[in-house]
Amino acid sequence: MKKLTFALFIAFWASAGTIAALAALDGGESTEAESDPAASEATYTLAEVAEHASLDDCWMAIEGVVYDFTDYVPAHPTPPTVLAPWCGREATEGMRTKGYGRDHSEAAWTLAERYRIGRLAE
Ligand code: HEM
Repeated sequence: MKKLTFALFIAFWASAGTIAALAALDGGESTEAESDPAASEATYTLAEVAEHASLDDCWMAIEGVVYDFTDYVPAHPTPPTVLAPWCGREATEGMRTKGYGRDHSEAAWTLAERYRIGRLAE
């Protein structure tokens, strides 16, 4: 009887230990992802951004964030030639001035977030 009690004792703690270890592993992963989403975001150099410098493949770096605006280009409310010079470049000036000294609206900045693909490498 003592042997059985001892075996049950070991079995209980072995499974409790396994469950605790699995919970710790699980929790570890999700808190990392939730507390620091930037850690998993891609980074690109300006040289990489520069490889996408045409209207049918148009990336821009704006205030440290990299965007792929290829799908947005045809929807922009100007002829595409207005965007063309900024594809493949650091385009903060274009976004902040529209080429004539006026910042884009809040709505435009919010829209841009949809096209975010990563951050500019430091
Ligand atoms: C970086 C180069 C860009 C330049 C030079 C530029 C320039 C312009 C110009 C000239 C206008 C029309 C005139 C006006 O509304 O004041 C305009 C309007 C607009 N653009 Fe751009 N644009 C650029 C990038 C973008 C991007 C990346 C987005 C969004 C993804 C965007 C969204 C809009 C929107 C929504 C409008 C309507 C007016 C507003 O909300 O401010 N533009 N842009």
